[in-house]
Amino acid sequence: MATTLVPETPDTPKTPESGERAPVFSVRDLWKVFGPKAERIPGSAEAELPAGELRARTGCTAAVREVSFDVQPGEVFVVMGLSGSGKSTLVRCLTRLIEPTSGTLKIDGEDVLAMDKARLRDLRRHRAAMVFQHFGLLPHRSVIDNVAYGLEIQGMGKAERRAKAAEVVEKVGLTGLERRRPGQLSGGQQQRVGLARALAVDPEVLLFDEPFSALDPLIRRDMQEEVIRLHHDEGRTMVFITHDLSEALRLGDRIMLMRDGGIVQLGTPEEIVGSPADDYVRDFVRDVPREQVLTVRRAMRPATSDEQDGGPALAPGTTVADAIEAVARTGGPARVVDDGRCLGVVDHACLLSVVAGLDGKEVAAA
Ligand SMILES: Nc1ncnc2c1ncn2[C@@H]1O[C@H](COP(=O)(O)OP(=O)(O)OP(=O)(O)O)[C@@H](O)[C@H]1O
Repeated sequence: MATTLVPETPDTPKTPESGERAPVFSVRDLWKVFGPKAERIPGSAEAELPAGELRARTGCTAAVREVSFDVQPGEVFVVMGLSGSGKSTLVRCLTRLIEPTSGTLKIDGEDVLAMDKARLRDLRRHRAAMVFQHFGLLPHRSVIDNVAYGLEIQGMGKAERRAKAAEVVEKVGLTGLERRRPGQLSGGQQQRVGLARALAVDPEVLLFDEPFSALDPLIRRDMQEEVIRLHHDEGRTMVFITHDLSEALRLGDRIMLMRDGGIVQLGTPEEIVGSPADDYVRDFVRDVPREQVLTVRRAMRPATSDEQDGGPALAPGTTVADAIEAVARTGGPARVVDDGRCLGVVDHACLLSVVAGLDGKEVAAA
């Protein structure tokens, strides 16, 4: 099959103001409403109704409600929320597998909603590859041919695509299984094939829709490690849907928490756990071991002049759990040092207050 020729997108698009790379995805006021005359819902008074009432009055479901965010190059952007909160709909809107009802949507500054069919096909085949929960593998094809499938669709010749697929098979730890069919693999191995198939087309961004939720916990952990390793090695941008908070905290550079189609909070794991936006988020993160997510940057207090130069030094990104170990070992405060500069110190009291969920002011007042 021949590929469609399309204009090349520059590797490093620039924003005019800053000279920095533009966001990979830039989403503004995006709505997806399912149901009759869906386009009249966004911005209307009915849009404010609770989901049940909206459905009863109009027959419509607002799966995504006025959502705005950017995905930055090289970040792992996690979309988290309970079942039905709109995660899958939102991520499918990014490549128009589901057509948004209103709003704006750009990839590398290019208007996705203005793309014609050929350009959209190019977006899905080359630029944004999706990894699904149900691996979507072709049962009668071998591992290597499943991995090469996306390249075949792109029109790449057999020898070339097999060579490329073999490289990726090795990268995801499937060497030796190339000739097997999907039915002869474990769930974890099948998901590796799904991941390899997405990676083979060398996409700018990988979109994961709950890829590991069907896997048992140990294999799931393995696959999470694999994603972290791939991300470290290649710095590829990833959008990752999950309803599992520990998975979100482990993988995400930033987490967007959704409820009823809207964003409840968007921030780093430390921001979400340390400064929940409302009671809903507070409840969501209640059982998270705070010391494993929060860092000394949050726990530290100003150093006195005697403390500036002595004691162990910790990087600002050190978790409170690791700092507790350092402080327990020496018995005294540890310094938080960035680029040779002492930003503050952590001692028993400030580390404990973070674990207890009290911030510095409350401790000082007590
Ligand atoms: N094709 C559709 N027609 C009507 N309603 C839909 C359709 N697809 C999804 N919905 C509704 O939109 C809302 C969001 O669904 P979505 O699948 O995006 O949620 P989710 O957070 O991904 O859930 P899960 O974790 O269970 O996959 C739900 O209320 C769902 O019933």
